[in-house]
Amino acid sequence: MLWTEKYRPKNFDDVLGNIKAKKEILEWTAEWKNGNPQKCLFLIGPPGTGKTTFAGLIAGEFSDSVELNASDKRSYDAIMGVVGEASSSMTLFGNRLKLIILDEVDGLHGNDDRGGSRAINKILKDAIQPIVMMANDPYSNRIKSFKNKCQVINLRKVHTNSIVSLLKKVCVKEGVKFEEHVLRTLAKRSNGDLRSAINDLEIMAKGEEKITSEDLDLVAPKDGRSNVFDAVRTILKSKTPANIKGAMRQVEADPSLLLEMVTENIPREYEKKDEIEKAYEMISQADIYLGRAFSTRAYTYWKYAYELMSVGVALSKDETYKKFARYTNSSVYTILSKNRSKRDLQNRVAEKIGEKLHTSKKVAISQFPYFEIMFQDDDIAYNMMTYFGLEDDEVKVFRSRKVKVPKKPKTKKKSTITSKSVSKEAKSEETKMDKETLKTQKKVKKASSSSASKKSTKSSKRSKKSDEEPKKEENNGGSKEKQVSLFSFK
Ligand SMILES: Nc1ncnc2c1ncn2[C@@H]1O[C@H](COP(=O)(O)OP(=O)(O)OP(=O)(O)O)[C@@H](O)[C@H]1O
Repeated sequence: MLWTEKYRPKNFDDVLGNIKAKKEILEWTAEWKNGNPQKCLFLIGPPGTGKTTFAGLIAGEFSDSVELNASDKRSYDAIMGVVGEASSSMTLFGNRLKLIILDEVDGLHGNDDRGGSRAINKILKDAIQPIVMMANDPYSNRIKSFKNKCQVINLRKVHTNSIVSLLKKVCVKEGVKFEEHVLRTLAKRSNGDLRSAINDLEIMAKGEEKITSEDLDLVAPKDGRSNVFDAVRTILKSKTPANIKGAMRQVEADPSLLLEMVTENIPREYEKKDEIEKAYEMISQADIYLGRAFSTRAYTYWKYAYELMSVGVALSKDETYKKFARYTNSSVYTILSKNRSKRDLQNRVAEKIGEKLHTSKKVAISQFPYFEIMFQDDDIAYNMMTYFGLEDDEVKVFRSRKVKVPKKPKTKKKSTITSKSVSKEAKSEETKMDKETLKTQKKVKKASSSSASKKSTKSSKRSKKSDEEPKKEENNGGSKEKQVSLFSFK
């Protein structure tokens, strides 16, 4: 068994740090157990701070639990299938409470999780069972719609001293000797992530009686290495070149990304105009050297670029600011990734349309302008959405508005065609036709009588005959028409 599992807290007292959060969680659990339903408990915090641990301990307080993890498929149907029913119904026997656990809800994405957010929102609305959700990123757009339906608990990184004391306890239990400063270095490097601290300790202690500072090389410096934000923060917060160079050694990001991120965040940290100006001067110099490195492949230029974008920018400020500044990702990279997700969406829609219309994706995409026009009409849009099996967000390819579900037509008396109504209608039609026939007969008679006075009786007879023939035809034609109209009406 991994040490992280072996030393996972077995009760609430064992959980380190986050004292206020622990108290709120205990109160929430007690309320449910006393028969007072509560909003969903939403635990948000960085990895390894105890979200899963808390969820497990809460589950122990209820008679049953259902869990859905990031590794499970979390489409609308999958979520509704696994937790939809469980969350909105009571057990037949004794109304026992069943805890629903939804992990990493900020990680819902892609085809496999299509409709996942919609399902969670529905569950949060209808649930009568306790729910605990977890997420790492408090700023994720994916969790925005959940937050106001939940009791949000922010878990903070665990303090270095608490981590050191836990690592000591583990060493004692595992019979491993240690030097305190080594454990402290491990704890600091973990940056509040207890899982990574315990994992590192396990790697270092494998087959050893004692862990020393030499063993520290066995474990790579933690996330600081890949976390560009940490490097950017050090550059903008510090004025000590040694610290900044240390942070730069740990970061493994592409220099262009680092340059973009420093550029983006300078005005979020620096307050004076002239220091912002100096910092951007350094950035433009760094950019020139970076460009040269790429174009000439003389990568020694990178060194200059790195120095300018880190120490150069750091020393541009007059003083260090003690404030909380929310740093942002590079907008250029964000736009690029947004475009990529837009393209992915278009391809998905084209695939669905192509499948139904038996065309390639390319042909389907070429038809998009026509679809855009057709999708302007609510009813057509709804029908097409159903026919092609498009999700709400996929419709955005053709229109920005949501497609309204058409209202059912008001239940008028069904226009069933009874034999009574048909005969009534037919009668009125017949009388109309009869009147018209009479009129034409009268006209014909008039015409024939006038012609009789002018022509001879023989010729008048002939003419009468020839006049009467079309009249008969007219009559037949009229009744035929009547039959057709009746038939089509039926
Ligand atoms: N507050 C804590 N007190 C004691 N041990 C902890 C605490 N937080 C984490 N741990 C240790 O770290 C391990 C991982 O913690 P846990 O799975 O709860 O983290 P998490 O916040 O859910 O992380 P992730 O978001 O990556 O799933 C646990 O098995 C436990 O050993």
